[in-house]
Amino acid sequence: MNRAYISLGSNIGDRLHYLQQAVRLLQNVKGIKVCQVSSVYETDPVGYVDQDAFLNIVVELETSLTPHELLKKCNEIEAELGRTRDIHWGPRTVDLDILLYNEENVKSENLIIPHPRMTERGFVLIPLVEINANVRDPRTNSSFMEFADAQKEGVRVWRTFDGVDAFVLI
Ligand SMILES: Nc1ncnc2c1ncn2[C@@H]1O[C@H](COP(=O)(O)OP(=O)(O)OP(=O)(O)O)[C@@H](O)[C@H]1O
Ligand SMILES: Nc1nc2c(c(=O)[nH]1)N=C(CO)CN2
Repeated sequence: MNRAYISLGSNIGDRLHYLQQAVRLLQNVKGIKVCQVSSVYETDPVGYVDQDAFLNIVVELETSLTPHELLKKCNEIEAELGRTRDIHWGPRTVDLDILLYNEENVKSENLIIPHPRMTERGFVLIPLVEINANVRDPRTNSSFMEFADAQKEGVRVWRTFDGVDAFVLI
């Protein structure tokens, strides 16, 4: 089994509902078990700033899928939940980014793991270290906790995540 971390974000419509639906769809994929879900954070938009605040979470998965199979499932879930690609870093119903896959470095045309921008993003780091305070960057072996402390601005706990009733936490 492989361990992966995925970041989810939404800033259009019923943001919490989109995150809950996305977690439910992940959980329904054969070969994926959702082990942990972070609290829900409300976060100021990063990159393209003229847009509404996001809700962000990070989930921990156990999976038998390869990194590329996992990316395909993430893209399918985004499409199913109405994601369109209009503005770079712009508004979206739901976005799923693969942050980490075991301690592997993946570099292909359409997939880079660890996610190249994750150490600059409070909306990724704060929920990630909430669910695993020991997780390390395989590129440098430094703890993500070190980066998270510097990236707290604009990231607020919004509520706990209790939207998925049907899965078993391990
Ligand atoms: N680790 C990764 N997780 C998800 N997608 C990735 C990853 N690495 C590369 N990609 C590629 O990036 C594309 C996603 O681009 P997208 O438009 O969602 O970027 P974005 O979410 O707006 O920006 P960012 O990549 O900065 O989060 C995917 O189709 C995928 O091929
Ligand atoms: N706060 C916040 N800002 C973003 C987000 C996001 O999920 N949350 N996603 C982006 C593209 O991946 C760009 N900017």
